[in-house]
Amino acid sequence: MKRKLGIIGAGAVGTAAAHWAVVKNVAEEVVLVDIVEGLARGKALDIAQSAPVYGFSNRITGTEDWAALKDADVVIITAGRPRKPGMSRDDLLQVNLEIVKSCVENIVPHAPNCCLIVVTNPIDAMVYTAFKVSGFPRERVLGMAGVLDSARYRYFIAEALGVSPKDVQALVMGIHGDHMLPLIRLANVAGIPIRDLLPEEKINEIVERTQKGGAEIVSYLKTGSAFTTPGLSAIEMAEAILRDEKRVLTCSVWLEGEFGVKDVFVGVPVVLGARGLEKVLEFPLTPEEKETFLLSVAEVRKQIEKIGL
Ligand SMILES: NC(=O)c1ccc[n+]([C@@H]2O[C@H](COP(=O)([O-])OP(=O)(O)OC[C@H]3O[C@@H](n4cnc5c(N)ncnc54)[C@H](O)[C@@H]3O)[C@@H](O)[C@H]2O)c1
Ligand SMILES: O=C(O)C[C@H](O)C(=O)O
Repeated sequence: MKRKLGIIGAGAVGTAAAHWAVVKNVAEEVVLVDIVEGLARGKALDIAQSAPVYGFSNRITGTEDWAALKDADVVIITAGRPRKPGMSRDDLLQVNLEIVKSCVENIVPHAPNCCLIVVTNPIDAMVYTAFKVSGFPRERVLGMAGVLDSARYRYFIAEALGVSPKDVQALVMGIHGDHMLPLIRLANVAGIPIRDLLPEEKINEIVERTQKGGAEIVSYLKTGSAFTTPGLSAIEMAEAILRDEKRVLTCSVWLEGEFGVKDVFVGVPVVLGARGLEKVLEFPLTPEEKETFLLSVAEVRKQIEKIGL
């Protein structure tokens, strides 16, 4: 099967995603698109020239021509402004709304059957925009944030315990914002609950650091936000779809009653396969978890109201 991946935005996240895509061999063809003349071509050429050194044979090209996305199986949208210190992700809503709208309008005629993975912030509102503008079914419109937030949570737990991050399993649900829900009850190290391994105080510190994980990096970078793990996280989702892996990953999806919530995009664990969203993995939340999850949902609803689509 020919597997074609489109990546929109040849900035920090889009370039990282393109790099991970060829290194992980998730697609036979990767097309990077940006509106800035020459930018995607230059970035793609640079990545392509690493092929003989690293040893891959996938095709990667960059262009300003949307037609190059013809029949792409998956398209990742990273186009849009990143935040700077002192800004919230919400501050990007108006400017990125127009960008995401125009990207989706340009993608759909060329790749009408693709799965869209939206990365642009504020993510839960931007994936809603892509859903409305594309008219695609909910199975083919997904937002990336949970993979990144869960990776941060797992990394901080591993760091606190001095164990390999590979052995830490944990998930973060909800909005990609301050009210995200890093689940403490289900976080474990090789099956051992973290509550049996770490004091409550340390766990609370890790939870808070995870919730503010994006801002911590913005405060160091000054002119932009995280890109390496965000790029990889988007590729993890694309790979699950392109290879029909049935991975269980937390993604922002349109809920239709799952977790007692409907008509909103928010992060929940789902099964990702060839059809995109194949199933929402619903499980009972404790009353406290539910309370935070509903706060998340309320925050996303506020963002969606501002969009007016
Ligand atoms: N969901 C997440 O977890 C997550 C993580 C990291 C970054 N982000 C978001 O991803 C977005 C991109 O971040 P970045 O650091 O790559 O920014 P960046 O400024 O480095 O790159 C953005 C790119 O988008 C391009 N672009 C703008 N309008 C476009 C259009 N209409 N069509 C095609 N390309 C267009 C720009 O030319 C630029 O190259 C930001 O909104 C950021 O907040 C989200
Ligand atoms: O924090 C940001 O603005 C970028 C991204 O959402 C992140 O969490 O790294």
